[in-house]
Amino acid sequence: MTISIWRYSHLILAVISSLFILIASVTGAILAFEPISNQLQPFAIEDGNMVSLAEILPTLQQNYDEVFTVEIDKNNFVSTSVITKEGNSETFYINPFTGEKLGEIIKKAPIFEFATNLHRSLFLKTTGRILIGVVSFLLFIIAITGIQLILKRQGGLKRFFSKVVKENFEQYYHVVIGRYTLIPIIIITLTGVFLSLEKFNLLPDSKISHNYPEPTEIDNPLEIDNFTIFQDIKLNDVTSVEFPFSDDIEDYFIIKLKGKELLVNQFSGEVVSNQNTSFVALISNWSLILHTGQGTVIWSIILLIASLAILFFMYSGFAMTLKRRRATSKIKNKFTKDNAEYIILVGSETGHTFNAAKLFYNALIETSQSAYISVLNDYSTYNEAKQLIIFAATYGEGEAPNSASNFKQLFKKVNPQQNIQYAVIGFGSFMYPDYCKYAVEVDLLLRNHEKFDENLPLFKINNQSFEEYKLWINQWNHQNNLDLKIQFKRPKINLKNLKEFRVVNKTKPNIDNSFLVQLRPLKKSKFSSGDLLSVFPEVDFIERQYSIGKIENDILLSIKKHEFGVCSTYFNNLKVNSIVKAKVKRNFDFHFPNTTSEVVMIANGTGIAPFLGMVSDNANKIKTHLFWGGRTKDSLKLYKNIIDEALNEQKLTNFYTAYSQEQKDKIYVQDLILERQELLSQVLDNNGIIMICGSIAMQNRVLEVLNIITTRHLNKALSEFESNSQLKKDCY
Ligand SMILES: Cc1cc2nc3c(=O)[nH]c(=O)nc-3n(C[C@H](O)[C@H](O)[C@H](O)COP(=O)(O)O)c2cc1C
Repeated sequence: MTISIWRYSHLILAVISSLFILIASVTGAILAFEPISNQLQPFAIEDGNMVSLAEILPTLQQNYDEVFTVEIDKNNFVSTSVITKEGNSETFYINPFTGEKLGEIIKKAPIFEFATNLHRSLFLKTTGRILIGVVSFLLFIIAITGIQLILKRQGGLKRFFSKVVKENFEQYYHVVIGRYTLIPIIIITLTGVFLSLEKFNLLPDSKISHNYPEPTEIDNPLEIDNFTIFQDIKLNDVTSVEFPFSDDIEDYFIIKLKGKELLVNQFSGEVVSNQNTSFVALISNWSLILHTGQGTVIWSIILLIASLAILFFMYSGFAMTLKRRRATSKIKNKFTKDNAEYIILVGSETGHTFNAAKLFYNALIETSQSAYISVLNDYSTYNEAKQLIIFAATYGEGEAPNSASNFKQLFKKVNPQQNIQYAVIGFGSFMYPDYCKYAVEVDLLLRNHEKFDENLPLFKINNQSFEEYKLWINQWNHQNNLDLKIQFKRPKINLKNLKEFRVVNKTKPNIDNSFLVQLRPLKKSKFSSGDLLSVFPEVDFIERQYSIGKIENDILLSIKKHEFGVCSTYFNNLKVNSIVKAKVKRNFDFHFPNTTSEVVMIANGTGIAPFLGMVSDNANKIKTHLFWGGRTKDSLKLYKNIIDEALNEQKLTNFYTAYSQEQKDKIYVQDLILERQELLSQVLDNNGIIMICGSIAMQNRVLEVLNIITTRHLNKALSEFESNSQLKKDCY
């Protein structure tokens, strides 16, 4: 079944039952406190459940005029119904050792009374009970479809608990919290359904019927403390004891145990009937415990968390749907499909790809081009089209996203009237084994069609990377002699939150135009190598981020100066003692793994900066190999001192370099890795970590090579190591 069917069933059921689920989970959360507050009452006596019936029953008979029942509840509180010596009929908690009264039976607090009625029947009696039963069942189905969605999203059961790609707050926590709470929610809903069925007598009868033997007169009656059966039974196993109604031989002690019921002759102590509790009654008892949390504080807390989680799912689920709707809502096209030159078709499931395509559409319109945007499912003929640009995400296990589900069939049917140039841009994630598979398939369809000519080769974008998208826009501009400017909303920043740093050192740009800047925080500031320094240049206040290398307590940045680069020019113009305002963003996913056996670091160009900090700080001397790609030997001079020092102090084990311009055949960092494939596979096999920092293009090449290595040597796709958090990336 495709992912959208699961998503729609999940959503529709949630919408239908939302109000009732809201009531049930709010009252459920309140009711979870009842067993907790009961457990806090002082009526459980230590080791009281080890008292035998032969001890407690005679004690009670001595203390009171008449005893009717003894009950042991789920909290292990022992209560009795008696007529006191003063002639009053009373029920109260007792000390099982002495039979003394401990206190009155706990009365349900009005808040719990109210919440119980609302929870069980919405104050609508039978109708309400039926509604709640049905909603409980719907919530059960929602939880099952939710599990199915997580399985699809994560790529199977094995990866159920592996890292979740964070698209936004609501999506991330919907999945993360869902993974831990769906099992308790399934238990709550199933037991809820069971209790409803029981209430409406829809289950097989679970009452026990005893075979009463013919009574025979007993010549020498025994005292009850001498009954062997009473000596053997401890309160721990007992639910209740009913005393004989009268002195008649036909009236027996009725002893309800966990799992069976006994009739005991009141004069001889003989067990005259012994019947097991029915399976339905057992399930019913467990359902009550699991649904209400009676008698266990830990389970009550789990129920409370699950009820609160349901409330969060309602909020985050609807927020996600709204965001998705907003992103995929169709644009009001300025041109029709038949009078536009640029046709943009989108395959998107959750809207990110649509957003990227809209920016491209807006940029075309800005530059007075005639453009038309729609979804791949609307594919048709286009009278004036010169170019078709397809933005395609991949879903499920390498499948088409929702808005492209019919594209392949349509593509077979529609006959384009003229030759059209095409470019496909795939949106996907390295977390999935079938990276951008749907875009690859679409690209192949177009390539094999005589009416379509390639304008740009297929371009893949990992995790909606904005930097990669900008790279593609540049390529597209170059190829088509246009200068589209993608307009991003200016982020709202509070400049007051920025911290001040003093420039303590700055090198001149080297032959590659790269330079180092060393910054010292004016006030105490917490950061580690691999964190990011966010800078907001005054020209546009758009955030730029640099990977931090921490050397002693300073920040080391390696920056490449670009001719028109706003931020790199700003940094290059800084003098020693200038003040820089910026913000440190913690990037815990890219910190040096201090507890691992071996680390491989891969970088090109200025991506080496965080690794310089990490190797200088490698106090435990964890085996560390650094692969670095630069243009020439001269490029290395900038970093050489730090590298040599780390090698001398054995904080860096090996340093491998690849220079692209030193020899006739270009050598890149991915070539070095392929040469050392045994080392790489052995590090991964021994649970070591690979870290990559540098350009996206380098990252993509390196990941391809790593995938070849893991498949060849370890028989596993690279994605398995990525979901195992053995691959850390910070590329731009
Ligand atoms: C359930 C699920 C399954 C996915 N499957 C794949 C996949 O097989 N291959 C891939 O490259 N990306 C996969 N992705 C990643 C998406 O393609 C990627 O996040 C994309 O940017 C989402 O674009 P959209 O918001 O327009 O749908 C998957 C994402 C999710 C949530």
